[in-house]
Amino acid sequence: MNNDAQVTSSQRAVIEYPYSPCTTIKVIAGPGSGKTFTLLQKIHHLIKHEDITPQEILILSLTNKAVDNIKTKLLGIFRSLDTNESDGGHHQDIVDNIDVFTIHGLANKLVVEHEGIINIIEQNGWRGLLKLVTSEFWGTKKISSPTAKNLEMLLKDYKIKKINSKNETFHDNITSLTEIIDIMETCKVLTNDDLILKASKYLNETSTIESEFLHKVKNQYKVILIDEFQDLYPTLLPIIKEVCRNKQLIMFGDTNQSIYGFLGSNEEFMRELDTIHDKESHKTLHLYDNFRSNPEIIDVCKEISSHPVHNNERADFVMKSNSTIKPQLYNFNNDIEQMAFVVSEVGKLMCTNVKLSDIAILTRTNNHLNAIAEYFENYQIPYNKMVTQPEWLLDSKIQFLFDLLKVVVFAHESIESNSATLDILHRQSDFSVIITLSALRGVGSKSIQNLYSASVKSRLSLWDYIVTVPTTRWPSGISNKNKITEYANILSTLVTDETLWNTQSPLQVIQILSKIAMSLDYSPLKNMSIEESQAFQGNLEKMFEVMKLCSLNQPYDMKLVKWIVETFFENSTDQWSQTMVTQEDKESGKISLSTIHSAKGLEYPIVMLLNSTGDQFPIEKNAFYVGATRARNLLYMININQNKLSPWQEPKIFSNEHFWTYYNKDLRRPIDNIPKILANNSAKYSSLQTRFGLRRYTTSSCTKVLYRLLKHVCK
Ligand SMILES: Nc1ncnc2c1ncn2[C@@H]1O[C@H](COP(=O)(O)OP(=O)(O)OP(=O)(O)O)[C@@H](O)[C@H]1O
Repeated sequence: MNNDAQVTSSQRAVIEYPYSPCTTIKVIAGPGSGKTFTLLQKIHHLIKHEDITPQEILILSLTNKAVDNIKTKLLGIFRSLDTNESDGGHHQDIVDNIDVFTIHGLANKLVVEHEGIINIIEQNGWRGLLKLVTSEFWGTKKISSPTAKNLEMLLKDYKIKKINSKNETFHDNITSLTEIIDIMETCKVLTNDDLILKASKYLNETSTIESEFLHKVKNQYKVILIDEFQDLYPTLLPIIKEVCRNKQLIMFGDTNQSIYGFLGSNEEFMRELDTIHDKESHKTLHLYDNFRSNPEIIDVCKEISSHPVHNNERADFVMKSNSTIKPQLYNFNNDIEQMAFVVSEVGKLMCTNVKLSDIAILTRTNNHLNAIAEYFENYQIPYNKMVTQPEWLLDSKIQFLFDLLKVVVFAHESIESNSATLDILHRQSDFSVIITLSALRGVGSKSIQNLYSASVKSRLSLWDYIVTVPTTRWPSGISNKNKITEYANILSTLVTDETLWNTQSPLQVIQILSKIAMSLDYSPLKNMSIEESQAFQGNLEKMFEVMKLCSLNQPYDMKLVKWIVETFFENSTDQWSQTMVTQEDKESGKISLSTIHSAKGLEYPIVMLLNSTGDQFPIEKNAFYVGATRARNLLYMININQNKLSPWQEPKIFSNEHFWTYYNKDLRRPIDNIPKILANNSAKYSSLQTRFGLRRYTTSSCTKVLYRLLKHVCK
């Protein structure tokens, strides 16, 4: 952030727009106009000049990345604007008291406050539930090899139909689906949509006794700020409406950057949201400037996406000067050639004193991103892959270990509760039992379906049924009974195991769980290749780090294992956000790799927008617009399949003194040595080419050479 930045007149109009309850301010502006910058300044203004306290402000966004970005920059804004306050700790206090959440994070906090531990369903969960649906049911749907995704979509449809049928009776003959919904409800397993609905319900209820956070959301917040409103979709409406009622709602966004259309219409969402406050209390403001991309990048955006990047209705709008270098357009016939070009170009840029961290490679899909990451990995090219959640948490083996722990903790709890009746707590372990059992070799879907139905009939939890009912009384159609009883016996020892219950050592918890998983003959842990086992070891270390964090914030009267089950996911995201921020500071020597979606709101001096060579579709208009406008100074468009543009490359880019002066000035770097750097860069690159035997970049064998070259210049 530019600390001596002067706010422009259009930014000032937003910042100084008066506070008043029950009003809506919509700020519409293009990329790089300073929406995030203005949002941060607005918060400072509210606290310093409008008598709003930090505790009365709530900032909402959609992604963890955007939340981290705001949290990190808030402190910078307070420090740069209140220079006469010598007490840095005071700024920290203010910022610590401002709540910044993702919308799902806010919903989660509200629901957990009322219901205790909940589980947000992930891939393993859907796979486990899939085992409960009979083949007859899939037959009626004409799906012969159902996937977890099929089940997820069917349930989503089913629930929407139910909601839309309002007061009519919903005739439901899909027994399997209602059963699955029952299991999910009993086991407190929620989809993200369920989470939003539940949180809205708590906000909507009128109760004389309100829990602490619910009270804060309903009565304490006075101003709600939402960043990137164009990404909000209809399912989020209930919670946003409830949260914003009677407050001042300030939203920032750019409808041209809307790239979540597949989740539903943003227009519909905005129309509905407009109804929460009277029409007369609405104000729409615009930001006119562009501080980020140079005019050459802006022109190409206009040409391809037909969206104007900035609004030049005002005479005093700010815009960068020409750089003299147009965005570069390249097409390659295969991915190897494409990657070889990328590496060679990065090499040339490095010889021109560009830092690796100046460069971002943005792709359209995760698959393409992973392929590039793998390529960089193989050639040890330093990169930092940006993801929206910790990837190690998606490792099904890690999830399995965590589910084992849940089975044990819930089973222990149900003994402690002394409840003979079939209550929620009693059945809470069902979901984890289904997931862990169904992951074991030889335990088929039919067995799980029959066992589960029998447990429901007997009014016992699935765990209690397996443990207490003799196998001779189990219904027919259960194969591999030995395996299931062995599972129950092995885990039963842990339910009362003093070592596990009294340990304060996260390492010991992991050791016990891993030993149990091995004795259960859980095959994914047994048949790993060297690479897989190295990756798993890395993930296990991350699991250990999070458990260590749990042990540090564990209340003195709570057992460690129980606390881990309750707070593991929350602690994982917190720890991940912190490491992401510190890593980014440290990793100035790495190229950023990201999908266009994950790069929203960020900016880089150089962007390479890359489409896979196998993909014949042009990059969608809005995705192109978002990706291209991440670039401040230099944009490469590689295989973007846009017929509107004919290939064009700037031959003299690496000797263009005007451009490199412009580039370094923009980044506030020294410019005196530029002529010297440019006089030597091509010689430096050529001598490296000769030294490493590099003749041309189009063959795969050359990439190894390029890599060595790159490594050399990175030193
Ligand atoms: N008044 C200003 N003076 C100088 N620099 C500014 C000013 N306002 C914003 N900037 C800078 O412009 C760049 C873009 O700002 P910001 O990220 O807030 O834009 P944005 O509108 O949120 O973009 P996007 O829609 O892409 O997220 C940042 O580097 C920011 O520090």
